[in-house]
Amino acid sequence: MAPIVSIQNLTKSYASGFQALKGVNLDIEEGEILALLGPNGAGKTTMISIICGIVMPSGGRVTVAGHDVVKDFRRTREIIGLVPQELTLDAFETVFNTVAFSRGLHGKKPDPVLIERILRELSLWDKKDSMLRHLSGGMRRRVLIAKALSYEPKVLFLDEPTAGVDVALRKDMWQLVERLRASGVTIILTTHYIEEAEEIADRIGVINKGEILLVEDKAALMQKLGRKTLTVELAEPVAVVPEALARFNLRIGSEGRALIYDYETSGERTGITGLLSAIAQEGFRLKDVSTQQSTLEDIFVELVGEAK
Ligand SMILES: Nc1ncnc2c1ncn2[C@@H]1O[C@H](COP(=O)(O)OP(=O)(O)OP(=O)(O)O)[C@@H](O)[C@H]1O
Repeated sequence: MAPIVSIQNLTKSYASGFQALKGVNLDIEEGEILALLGPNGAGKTTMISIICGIVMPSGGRVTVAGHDVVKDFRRTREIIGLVPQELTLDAFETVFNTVAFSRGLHGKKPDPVLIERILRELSLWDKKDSMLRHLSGGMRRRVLIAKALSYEPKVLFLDEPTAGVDVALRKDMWQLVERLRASGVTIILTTHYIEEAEEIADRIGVINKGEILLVEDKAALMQKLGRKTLTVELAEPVAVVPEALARFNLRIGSEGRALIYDYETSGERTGITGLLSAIAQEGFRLKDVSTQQSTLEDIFVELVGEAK
């Protein structure tokens, strides 16, 4: 199946001369949830803004459902929904009108039943007649989401949807994402919360300094880059790793009271059995043994660190 979003060799240099995107290639499949992780300034918002037709690319091409986002921007805008980071809302309009108007702006026929459903889902129904300027920051964020959903986009971009929101909104948001996914909507979200990506995404892309470092199936990524460490706590401290254990590349931790062994979870053989028997042969007395699995956060920090 052709990807719903296809990004080919996308570059962006701002007027200042700053190159925010340096040749990004990425295909997004219909119905998937893709989380884009990257440090501040990596180029996430720039990329999303180009796909959504808000920022002009300097080079390369993006298609959405086969339509070019520059040449056919009217078509692609009908397909795409965007929940932006910043709040740009008309302070003197009511919640209901703002959301209903957003649907009209995208060329869709009025559908008050749908608008009611969206507002109820986002706990905004009792605020439907309130003016936006009377809403709290969290409520306004809910309105931004309702606006994007009002015209039933096939592809939804969420730019840091849960940055600075409370627990209730975060919960509602993920429920909504699940519901949208079930109805076949493709969702691309950027986040700084790695555990969030770990929880809900099908694939994870890592972007840094305008380049995609990798895009992987989440499970495969964890499997491929996931490492484990085995910590062997010793009854008496050691100063150096004995020669007989050199092949395990051990580190010494806890001021000599622990031997630390790193191993790949994807490897066929972990080497643990050999290590433990070699340690026993050296006559060490053990206090405890424990293992730690690297998290997506460790993987991310390592990747971004390597690219510096
Ligand atoms: N209009 C602009 N003119 C010049 N530089 C810009 C402009 N917009 C963004 N940049 C720069 O481009 C880089 C990428 O910004 P972008 O907002 O895409 O990053 P981001 O990954 O979304 O970051 P964050 O996580 O902080 O939102 C940054 O260094 C930013 O300063």
